[in-house]
Amino acid sequence: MSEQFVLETRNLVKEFKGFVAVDDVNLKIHQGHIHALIGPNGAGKTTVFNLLTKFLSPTRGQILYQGEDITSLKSAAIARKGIVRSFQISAVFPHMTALENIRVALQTAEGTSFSFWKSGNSLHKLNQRCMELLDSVGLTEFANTTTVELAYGRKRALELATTLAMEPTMLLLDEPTQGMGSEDVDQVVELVRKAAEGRTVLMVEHNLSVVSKLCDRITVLAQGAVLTEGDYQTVSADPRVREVYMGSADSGERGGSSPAPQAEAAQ
Ligand SMILES: Nc1ncnc2c1ncn2[C@@H]1O[C@H](COP(=O)(O)OP(=O)(O)OP(=O)(O)O)[C@@H](O)[C@H]1O
Repeated sequence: MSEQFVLETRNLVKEFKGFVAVDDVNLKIHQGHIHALIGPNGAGKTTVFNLLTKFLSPTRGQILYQGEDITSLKSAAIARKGIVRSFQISAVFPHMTALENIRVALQTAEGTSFSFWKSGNSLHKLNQRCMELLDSVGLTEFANTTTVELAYGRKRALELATTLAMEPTMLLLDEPTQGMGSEDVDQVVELVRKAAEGRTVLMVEHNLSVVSKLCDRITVLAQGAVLTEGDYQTVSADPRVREVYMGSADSGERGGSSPAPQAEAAQ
């Protein structure tokens, strides 16, 4: 039954001029899970994300959110439903302070009219919420720092806070640790863990050590189709998964991103 899944795709297909980028994908995401979508380059992960957020329309198939068919909704309506994507596209203004960026995000999330700003009480509430959001990503002391001066990892944290301003019930994270050094990666793992409290997360992530630490369930895509699904132990022990990674340019390239032996999973 679909009710037990917060997000479900049924026979989802995306073709680009006859090329099948997403091939009959049935995803079932449990409420409250951190679910990873992994697979070698070109497997179709980004296309699936684009279909879920309606940056692209599916050629065939259905997308259900909390049991409701949302296949025909536009991206703004999807966001209003609480499905919000972060990280891939930088959503912060470099010459604003961290606090100002959060304020803009909150204002956008509220669809705030001008009159909202005129009320002193509303302004106070807005600032309070800004500080809560900054605090939730460990940026309280950087509230008045111009974004361009923030270290890379902190910029990503700020991006996440602007996403959380949308009050997502389902957070889609596109490669949250991309381009990061190991200290930043550890911070992002903690950040995602915290952001996932009380919500569902679907993430594309190449760093399988991150996946092993964070994710309840993993779907492996290869050539647009679901190869296998399960917890990290199961998926990393699957010889077919190793095979698709070994046959791709991905193997071992991105900070230990090839499917690790089970020993690594235990760490
Ligand atoms: N707009 C498009 N037009 C034509 N082909 C596309 C388009 N977008 C994606 N593709 C193709 O669809 C396939 C899946 O691409 P996608 O970007 O979804 O893979 P991915 O798993 O996210 O890869 P990566 O890990 O490299 O980001 C690729 O072969 C890609 O070239």
